[in-house]
Amino acid sequence: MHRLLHLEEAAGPTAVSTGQLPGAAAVEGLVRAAWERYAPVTDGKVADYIPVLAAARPDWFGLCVAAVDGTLHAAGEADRAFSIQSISKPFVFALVCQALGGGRARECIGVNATGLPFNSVMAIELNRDRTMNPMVNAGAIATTSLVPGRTHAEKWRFLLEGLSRFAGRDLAMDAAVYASEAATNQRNQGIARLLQGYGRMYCDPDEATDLYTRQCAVNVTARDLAVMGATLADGGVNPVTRDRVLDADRCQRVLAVMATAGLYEQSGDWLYEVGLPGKSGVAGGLVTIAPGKGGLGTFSPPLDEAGNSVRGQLATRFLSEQLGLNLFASAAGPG
Ligand SMILES: NC(=O)CC[C@H](N)C(=O)O
Repeated sequence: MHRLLHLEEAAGPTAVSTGQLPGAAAVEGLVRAAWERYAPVTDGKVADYIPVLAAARPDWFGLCVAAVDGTLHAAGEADRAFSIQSISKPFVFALVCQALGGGRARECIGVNATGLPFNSVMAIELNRDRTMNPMVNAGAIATTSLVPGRTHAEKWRFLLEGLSRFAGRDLAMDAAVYASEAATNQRNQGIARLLQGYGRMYCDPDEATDLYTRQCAVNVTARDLAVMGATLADGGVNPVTRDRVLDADRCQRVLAVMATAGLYEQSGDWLYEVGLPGKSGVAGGLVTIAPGKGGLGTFSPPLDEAGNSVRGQLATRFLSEQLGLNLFASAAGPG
């Protein structure tokens, strides 16, 4: 299988992970360099299984790095709105862990990798946990079924307010994306029913699928993703608003499930090359967390076969190397 991250040579010497990001001018220059380096890439294919997503332009490309001190560095179309899609998964898992406790969330969902595509039914059949991991559809729909609230409206408010606190601004759902996916998400409806049959669905399966489809249709920008990622990097405190969205001990669990399955069946390749927890979405977004340092948000719609943004992965790998973010690089020692 074509492995995206092997497409080109590594960008250069890997900087060694240190306590913080380099100075603002250096980060600014590297974010611009990443944009210039990967803007000409034309590999990948825009998602079309959700019909409205097919209208995205392949040349859209935006990047943003948010440091834990709240400094932001952006390049290209960092303010273009797109639907968050699967990048909602870690943040909704975080909100559910905050409401129920990480232990209970783990019991109800599971935290192991499936090694299979994000919407795999085989993964449910083959594994005793069924739901497996909150980063794939089965685990994500089960996670959404745990959202507290007496009514659908209360649950939706919990989701939208929680995602907005991570971003530090009021987010809104894209009604056209929601309608397009709601009309074509029979597979996710099936997954929710299958989980119900296995006792791994914690509210009505149609309600859970509808709420999940709504959370995936929330609009964000690359800049929002960087701030949301920086909130996880900062132990649960949004570095721009200083709002504590999540307790630090829950934050570390969210990063663990992202590292395990954030890029689906290519999570191993990703961790091997980039060395950071990340999460992709089919609209072309990608969020990556450098714990204690900051968040990276990228947007570029063309995807590889696993549904991960091609330019997003390349630009993030470049920045991980150049900024010395790889969590495992410190094992090599300085110099
Ligand atoms: N990988 C993704 O971003 C998938 C999200 C999409 N809403 C789905 O469930 O199919």
